[in-house]
Amino acid sequence: MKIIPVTCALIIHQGKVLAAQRSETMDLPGKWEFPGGKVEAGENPETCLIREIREELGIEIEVVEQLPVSDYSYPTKTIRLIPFSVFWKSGEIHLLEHSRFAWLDKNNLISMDWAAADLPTVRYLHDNWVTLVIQTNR
Ligand SMILES: Nc1nc2c([nH]c(=O)n2[C@H]2C[C@H](O)[C@@H](COP(=O)(O)OP(=O)(O)OP(=O)(O)O)O2)c(=O)[nH]1
Repeated sequence: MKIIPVTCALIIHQGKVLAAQRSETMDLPGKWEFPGGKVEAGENPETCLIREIREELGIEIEVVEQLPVSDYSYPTKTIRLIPFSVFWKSGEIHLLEHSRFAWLDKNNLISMDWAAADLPTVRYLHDNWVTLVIQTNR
């Protein structure tokens, strides 16, 4: 099966990370995820992420670092999740596609109903919390 590359942003701000809930009109309705989206043909993953975050949240970000990639097979598709830690540069958050968002600290990270593909990234974030918070603090 074809693997679909999907970028996602760990937007870390004031010691918390932004999670967004997929709306009823999206795939995986109601699941929580890190905002982002599919990499278009010929597109660089970082360019994709900056574009997706503008389209979904209306803010400008700066990519800090790529984090470990993981593959996950849903019944009908396999995605390759490419996470990045990012810094929120400017703009106010407006939800243009998702139904809700939440700022999570290390303790409430694990309790969310995450999209299954995100669990390795959630674990990585949990285990490297202090480093990632310091790295994105400007
Ligand atoms: N953006 C994002 N998608 C995720 C995550 N975890 C996860 O399983 N996915 C899945 C949901 C979707 O099936 C796919 C990404 O598609 P999407 O619908 O968000 O991206 P898109 O806007 O580029 O897609 P499209 O509507 O244009 O087809 O990856 C995640 O953390 N972030």
